[in-house]
Amino acid sequence: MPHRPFLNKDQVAQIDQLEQAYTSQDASNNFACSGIFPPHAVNIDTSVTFPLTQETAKDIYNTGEPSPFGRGKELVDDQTYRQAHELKPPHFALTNDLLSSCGLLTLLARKLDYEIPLEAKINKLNAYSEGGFFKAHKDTPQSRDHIGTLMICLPSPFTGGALVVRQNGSTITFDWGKQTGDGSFAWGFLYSDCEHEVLPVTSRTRITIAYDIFLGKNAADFKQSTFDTRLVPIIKAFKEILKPDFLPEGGALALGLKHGYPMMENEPDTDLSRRLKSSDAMLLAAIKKLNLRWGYFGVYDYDRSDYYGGDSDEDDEGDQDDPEARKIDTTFRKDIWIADDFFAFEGEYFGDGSDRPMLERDLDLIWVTLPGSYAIKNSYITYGNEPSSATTYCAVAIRVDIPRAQDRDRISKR
Ligand SMILES: O=C(O)CCC(=O)C(=O)O
Ligand SMILES: [Fe+2]
Repeated sequence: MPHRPFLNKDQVAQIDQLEQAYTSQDASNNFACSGIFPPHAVNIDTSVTFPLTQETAKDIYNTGEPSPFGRGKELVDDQTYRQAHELKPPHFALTNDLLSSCGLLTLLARKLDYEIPLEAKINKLNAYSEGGFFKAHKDTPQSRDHIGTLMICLPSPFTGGALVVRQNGSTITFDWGKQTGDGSFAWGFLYSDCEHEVLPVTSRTRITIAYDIFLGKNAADFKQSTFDTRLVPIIKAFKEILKPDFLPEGGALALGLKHGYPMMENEPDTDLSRRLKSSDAMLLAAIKKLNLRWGYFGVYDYDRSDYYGGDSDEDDEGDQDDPEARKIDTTFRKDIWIADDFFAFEGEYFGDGSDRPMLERDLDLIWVTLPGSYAIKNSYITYGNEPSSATTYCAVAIRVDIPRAQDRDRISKR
């Protein structure tokens, strides 16, 4: 019962190199970015003057209500998790469109490498007084096209309250208290599958406006028109594994995407590629350039304990932790998981039943080899709450078909 063809050490190293080639695209910490607009760059005409005085900021705080946050399907008010007030439309409105007045959406699309316009929907105004905070969380995806959250920090003097964003072991901190005291507007964007938190405000009042950022509707027009030189190392790494001695009989390789993606329950998604973020988009662009056949599937774990060899409380038929498989599979490492029944849907559906666990993330690399067998490296698959509302983030893998050795000429000549 081999779960997959045994890869030798060199082949594992080649795969690691490929992984390295595309994940290094994220080394620039593309998951979050920020900037500042000096007061004159934001062309709004309001009855309030910026920077806000402490009195005005406090007034805004007092007008708001304690903010609940999404936990599972529910909104809960838990002061140990979040101490802040919020105002949601229609309880507040901006007389002018802050975003278009400074061209931020255009700038953001360019910075994130989207060749399609982005759209913003105002979500709420957050106000934190001294001692206010918001512990680590992820924002609930509002739809499949929801890619991130944009925060604008209104100019007002405050200290503390840094927004800390984490993704795949990297951290980015936005400390706007230091930047907005002179009347400047600070902004920060994060992919909404990133964990983030607001550290306690140490003095005065911090006010942010949160927007949900979506891919624009004409996203289908997206074309990878120019050759991006960042693809070179990824294509090179692919060509190494396309040499004849790697899976000579052909097979499939599945690469876990680095970012999480909202998946609608029980609703086909035919076009994941336009939604890919950062290094994930690079990976697919390289696969397309090489003219390899590809597909994708979402992954979640039915019974995590199996994979750690622990006791299973249900569905105990899995042989994922088969000691025999470990023994004979020389490439087995602690961080490679092997599974036969690991995936939930292939290209189309998320979920197939009512009581499924939620996959938070995050698989780094998967080999899909023989039909029905999977090995997963560096997977962190957690049970969370039931997917909140209609959507959840899902770990997704791109499946790349590796042709038989004799059929690879058409690829390597490219
Ligand atoms: O106020 C901030 O900077 C972050 C707020 C936030 O994370 C949220 O509203 O989900
Ligand atoms: Fe958030």
